[in-house]
Amino acid sequence: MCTGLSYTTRDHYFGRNLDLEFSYNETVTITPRNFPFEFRKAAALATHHAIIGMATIADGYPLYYDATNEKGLSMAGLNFPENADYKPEAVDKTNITPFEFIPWILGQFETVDEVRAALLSLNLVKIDFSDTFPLSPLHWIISDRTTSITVESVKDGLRVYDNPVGVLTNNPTFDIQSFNLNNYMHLSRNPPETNFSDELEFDVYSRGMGAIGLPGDLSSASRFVKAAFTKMNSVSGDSESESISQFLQILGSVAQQRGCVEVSPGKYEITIYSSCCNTDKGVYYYTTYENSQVSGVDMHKEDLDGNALAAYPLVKGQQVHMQN
Ligand SMILES: C[C@H](CCC(=O)NCCS(=O)(=O)O)[C@H]1CC[C@H]2[C@@H]3CC[C@@H]4C[C@H](O)CC[C@]4(C)[C@H]3C[C@H](O)[C@]12C
Repeated sequence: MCTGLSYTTRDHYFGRNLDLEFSYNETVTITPRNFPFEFRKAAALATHHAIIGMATIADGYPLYYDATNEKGLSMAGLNFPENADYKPEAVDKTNITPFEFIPWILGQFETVDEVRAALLSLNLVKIDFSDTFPLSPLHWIISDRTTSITVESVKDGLRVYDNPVGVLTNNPTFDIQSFNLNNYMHLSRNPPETNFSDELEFDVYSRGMGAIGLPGDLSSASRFVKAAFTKMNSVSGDSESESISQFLQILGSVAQQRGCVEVSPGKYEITIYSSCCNTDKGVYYYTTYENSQVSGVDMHKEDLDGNALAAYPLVKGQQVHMQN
């Protein structure tokens, strides 16, 4: 399971938790403007916006999980099993495979409004990257600094939802995830006031009681509510340090600790990495399960007019700052 997040202070920040029981050797990958992007069923992009994000590089191709382009548009793919339904090629549409979706969108567009227009004629075509990397069932959050949408290719077709929360987790479909928030409208950051009964006496015996009932389990429906509540009530300063700290704290509220979710005997899902990209500055920050120190890669320190990918292996293992 995973959680994606968009958050704006002075700058805009976008990132996600990747929750899984293994890793695909992902690296922080920068695609410069002249890396030739070829598509299985659509015209190639010889030049395009530069992109930074987390990717597995396979046969020289960046398979992005989440990324941001130099214009500040961002996108992340999250697991969507049973619901994702990719289509045969459609002659009257632009046919993009799910693994090409992030490069195709981030390569060309600057705003969510431009993306919405492009999605009208888009078909997510069912073509595997390779035998080693068959298609995964995904849905996507796409954000600029003011707006987020969720894109789901389901049996009925391509669905595009407004996402005013700026959060995405996994199943069920986004309409149901959003509707489910109604069940939590009584939650508050403030102490509760009771409507329970005039005949009983109630005591606000602890701070935080206004949000009793906020789910704390790791299911995707519960993480959606938890992350939404945490984000919508979030208060932070707007410096870079305060912003990325707060962003990672929000993701931390739905992080997975090894042992709490067994996916097969002896295999446990963990938050492999948490990312936070400053989309205005093109700096991709991340922590890993065992490295709580924030590492960063700045796309503007690379030759963005080049044609070769740059890949930074994740710094894993705790970096302890000894003080004596
Ligand atoms: C598994 C991950 C979601 C994490 C998650 O939700 N785990 C719960 C599993 S469970 O539902 O609880 O069992 C997702 C998120 C992004 C994905 C990559 C996207 C690029 C590329 C697309 C290609 O088409 C296939 C290979 C590819 C490298 C993808 C592999 C994998 O699919 C990634 C890592």
